[in-house]
Amino acid sequence: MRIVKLNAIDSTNSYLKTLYNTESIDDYTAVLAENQTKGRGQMGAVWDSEASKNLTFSMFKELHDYKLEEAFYVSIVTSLAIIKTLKTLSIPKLSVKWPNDILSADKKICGVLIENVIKQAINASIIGIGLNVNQVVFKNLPKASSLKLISGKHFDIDELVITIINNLKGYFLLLKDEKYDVLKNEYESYLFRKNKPSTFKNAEGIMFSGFIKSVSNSGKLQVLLEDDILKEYDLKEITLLY
Ligand SMILES: O=C(O)CCCC[C@@H]1SC[C@@H]2NC(=O)N[C@@H]21
Repeated sequence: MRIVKLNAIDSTNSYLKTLYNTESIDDYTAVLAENQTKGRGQMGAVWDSEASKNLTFSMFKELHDYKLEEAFYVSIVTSLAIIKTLKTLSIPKLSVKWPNDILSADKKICGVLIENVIKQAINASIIGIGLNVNQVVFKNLPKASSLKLISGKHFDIDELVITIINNLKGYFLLLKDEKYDVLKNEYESYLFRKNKPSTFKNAEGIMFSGFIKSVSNSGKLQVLLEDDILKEYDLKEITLLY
């Protein structure tokens, strides 16, 4: 297992992408930074993380040996590997807020940014994971938390990264064996607000209500609206408010 450790970098996802463009890298190669100066989140957001307190890393995985029709399974595998890791640490009330925010007791403790790259006709994913570990102050982020805030314990970041990578290896094996149903069922068992009345906002800012039912194979959120209409949404079309 190759883990590149950096003191400071703009973004581990960007660094790993450059590494992949300049040399050949093996599956599960990871880049870990103590401090990210321009951490990137989903939908162009910024990922802020206190230096040396949290886990900010990216891992490389080629996808050529999978009969993979749907890139969303990389997201499923990643969410499940993080949840498995956190369960062994007895972090309570874990859920996945679609597509891949990991929550404990409804607070966000981990974000994931997956970027797909291609070289010599081989698809690969750069899987970026930001896990709040030992940070205890989250200014202006009332919905954020950390392993320390939840459990009162301090965690070793180097141990965590190894456990997450090992769990990712296990779940990627299931994906290689085409256990799509097993993976999707496990993912949906953690889906935040599944079957609960929820309020959403669409791209035009209009609020509406419905029940989260499941995710499609392509990763769209399936919501049961009034009049029993089941509609699918992608990330740009919908925000879950509560
Ligand atoms: O919830 C999100 O919006 C996704 C956050 C992803 C943050 C991680 S930290 C490591 C990797 N490098 C980045 O620049 N982003 C991801």
